[in-house]
Amino acid sequence: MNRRFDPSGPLRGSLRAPGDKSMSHRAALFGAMCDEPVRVTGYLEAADTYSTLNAVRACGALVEEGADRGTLTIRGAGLRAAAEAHIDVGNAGTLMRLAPGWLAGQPGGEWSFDGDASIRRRPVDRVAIPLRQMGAWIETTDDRFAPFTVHGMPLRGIEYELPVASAQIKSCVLMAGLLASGTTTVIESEPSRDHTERLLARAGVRITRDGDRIELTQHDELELGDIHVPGDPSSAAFHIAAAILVKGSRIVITDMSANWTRTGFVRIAERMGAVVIGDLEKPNPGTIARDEPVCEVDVASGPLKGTTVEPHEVPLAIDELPLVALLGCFAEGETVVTGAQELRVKESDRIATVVDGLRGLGAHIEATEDGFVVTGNGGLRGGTLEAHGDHRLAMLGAVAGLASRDGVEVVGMDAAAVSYPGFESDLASLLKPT
Ligand SMILES: O=C(O)C1=C[C@@H](OP(=O)(O)O)[C@@H](O)[C@H](O)C1
Ligand SMILES: C=C(OP(=O)(O)O)C(=O)O
Repeated sequence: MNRRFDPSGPLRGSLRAPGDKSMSHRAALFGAMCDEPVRVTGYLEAADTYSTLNAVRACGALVEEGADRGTLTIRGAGLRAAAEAHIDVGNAGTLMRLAPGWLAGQPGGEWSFDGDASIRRRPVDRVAIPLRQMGAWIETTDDRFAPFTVHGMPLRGIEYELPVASAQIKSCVLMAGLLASGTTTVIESEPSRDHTERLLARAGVRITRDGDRIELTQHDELELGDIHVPGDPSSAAFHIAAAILVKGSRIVITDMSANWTRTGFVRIAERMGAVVIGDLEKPNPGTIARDEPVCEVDVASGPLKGTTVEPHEVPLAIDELPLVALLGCFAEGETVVTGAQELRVKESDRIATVVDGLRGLGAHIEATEDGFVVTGNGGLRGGTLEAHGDHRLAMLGAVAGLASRDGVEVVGMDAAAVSYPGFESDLASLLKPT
């Protein structure tokens, strides 16, 4: 499906972005690991998180969708009692990397995993390696890809230093640690999103953080009660970027996650000169919070200057880096992103697709091995941008179109439904004269 996004007038008004995708995946998985019912509000209704609901149903959980949007009751399968199943993860890397952590420690069970063409290109050895060290039996395709099979085995705790700053690997090892004998320790050299740690702490697990070491011990039963999923800062970031770039804009995003590990994009944009006002969480090293903070952010358009994004900032803004490249096109001077080689193994190779996509619209942008360098040249001309089946690319093209001189035709706009099916109508609501 192709869609055209013409240069627009100012964005005005307020909206709540859809439920956070990372937290929704976790609400479904951890809900399914509980014995008592878990009521979820704000759940993301999108392709990726429907895949997770189907996965937990296949593993024996009962999921009842309430009358209000995003409201669910999950009646779990229990921590050790998942039914054997084939799990179709669709396009969802998070589901593919987290679910094996729950299942690998359930002896006697067998779970097969597969997904779409994009998922078959994304590595799973990153979770299979630590799980095997814990005693798991996992058969992968070509040693590192889906389709793959998890055979449940008794596990033992390990100390694992993450080779890449990835919340998915961290979460998988911690989830496996719940069923493993002894202590499981994950060492992360750079902080990444911490929703798993927060949920585990809330569920009564003895989990601690000491500097970059996160430790937990085997656990019998998770108890979660109610979970509210706030709006997704990664989805909100598209509207925030549009409001920063289109002159005269002023928007408010309500009920957005203020979690420090998720708001790196706002901090980068502010450093570039953007005005984004909100009560964002401050870093809190050494402790694991139980709750997920929520905020309202108020965004106005304004001039930008280039910046350098350092490797330690990358995990805190990983899915928003395509938008940093877009802001860079409108900024004075150079915008450089370093230490972001992980972008190459997302839904598309996001270094290649962002660089080719924006260059086709008139950007001065060069790919590097681990990021890109953009030289601002007064904005973008416009043209055609191919989404390559990647939801973030499709939405990037839309925002680029509004801020461009001649408009942008996005090829494959339907990809947005992976994380944000209502994206076009939400954007349109901000473009109505108020
Ligand atoms: O844990 C998560 O929910 C996610 C972690 C990130 O991936 P990595 O852990 O591979 O960096 C991110 O890109 C993805 O959209 C969601
Ligand atoms: C990389 C992403 O998600 P996942 O890894 O879950 O497919 C994303 O949403 O940008």
